[in-house]
Amino acid sequence: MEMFKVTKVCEVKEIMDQNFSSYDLPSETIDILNAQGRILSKDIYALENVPHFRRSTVDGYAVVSADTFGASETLPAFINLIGDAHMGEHNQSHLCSDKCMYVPTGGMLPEGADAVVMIEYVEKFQDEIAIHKSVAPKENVMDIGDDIKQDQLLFTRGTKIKAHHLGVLASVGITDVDVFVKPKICILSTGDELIDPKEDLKPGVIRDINTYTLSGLCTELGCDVIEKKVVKDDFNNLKDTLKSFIDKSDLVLLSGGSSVGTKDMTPDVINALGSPGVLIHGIAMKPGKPTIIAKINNKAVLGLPGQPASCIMAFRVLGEYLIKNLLHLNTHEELFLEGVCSTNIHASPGRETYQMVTIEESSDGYIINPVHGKSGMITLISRAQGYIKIPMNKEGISVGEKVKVYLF
Ligand SMILES: Nc1nc2c(c(=O)[nH]1)N[C@H]1C(S)=C(S)[C@@H](COP(=O)(O)OP(=O)(O)OC[C@H]3O[C@@H](n4cnc5c(N)ncnc54)[C@H](O)[C@@H]3O)O[C@H]1N2
Ligand code: MOO
Repeated sequence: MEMFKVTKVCEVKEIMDQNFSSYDLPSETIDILNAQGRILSKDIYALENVPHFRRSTVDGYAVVSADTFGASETLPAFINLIGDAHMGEHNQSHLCSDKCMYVPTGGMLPEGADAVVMIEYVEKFQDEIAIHKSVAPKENVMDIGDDIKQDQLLFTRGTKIKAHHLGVLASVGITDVDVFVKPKICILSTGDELIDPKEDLKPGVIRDINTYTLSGLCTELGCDVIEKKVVKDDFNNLKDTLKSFIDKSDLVLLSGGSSVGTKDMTPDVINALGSPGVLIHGIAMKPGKPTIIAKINNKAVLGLPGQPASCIMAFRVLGEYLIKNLLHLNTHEELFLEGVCSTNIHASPGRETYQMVTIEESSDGYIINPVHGKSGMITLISRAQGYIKIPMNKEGISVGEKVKVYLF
């Protein structure tokens, strides 16, 4: 029987880069209110300054700062009050030395003022105020363009839009953005034993898990799952479904039939559909060793292991990377936290090991506990809060060792 020649995870990523990073996803223009989680397809520049007039950052009195120098509790500076600034109104007043104006937080400073004294340090009389604390030039003032400068590059192509990005765009009056169209994904799971979760159970069959978890993972990444299907282990049936899925989507996820069993025909089905076909079959990772990376008609096909936990982990490590490539995402950031292992953890030599863990908070920091179970158990993942990566040249992790936990 043919055994796998495995490729290192870092080499697999390089091969994916070479084959799929120039994949051409179309772009569309959408309202920013619908843009959260989408990926920018063009750089965005500021069209104006923020703020575009000088604003006070406190409730207080706009002054010429030099007038306040030396002011103290015992020796206040007395300054004439010329009036109030109002929110939302163009302040057309002009201040000169020994004059001040009341300005609320965010209000427009009069010309000539260069600082604001907080109301707490002021005693107000009829037409003048006594200032008990000096202010430095620019104190409590937000200058024109302090937040954002006109023509400044705000976000680059490939940025994933989060809530704070929406705020920046709104602040400069940009209400439409160009984003990549969500990648269309088809999900195919193969196995004679698989039934739909709605069907009745009988001995020998199991409910399909993987098309559900994969749909969820793709949706979380901002993809559009346009179809999912379970098919029997029949060469022609599998080939026809795979072909129609490749034709209508940007990426096909396939699970099952990737190992070396008599009915594991996924690699042959892929190769029957065109060249180059299977690029990689067998990856130095655990779980996920039988994973397949393929290319047909310029489209990516990712063949994931059938075991539910392996399927999720292989997707997280390779599927996510591939989708981020298709989307031209400019970061491959992964959220992690650091903690200390509560026990020894064994690894599989020659394979990068992904160990599921739970995280416990303690007064000394986070304690990391391994979650044990078989790759066929979906709860191996659902009981875990994240995973640690053990490099292929390391035999394991020792109790007390510091580790990075990548969060689910
Ligand atoms: N002789 C060997 N046997 C196996 C090897 C090996 O190297 N030599 N590798 C093992 C590893 S590692 C994995 S992982 C699995 C991968 O198997 P396949 O990708 O070929 O998947 P299947 O055989 O089709 O299924 C495996 C397992 O998963 C269940 N399954 C499949 N699809 C689903 C689904 N949609 N929902 C829930 N469960 C699913 C299936 O019933 C099987 O129990 O191979 C090992 N064997
Ligand atoms: O490598 Mo498998 O994917 O052990 O479960």
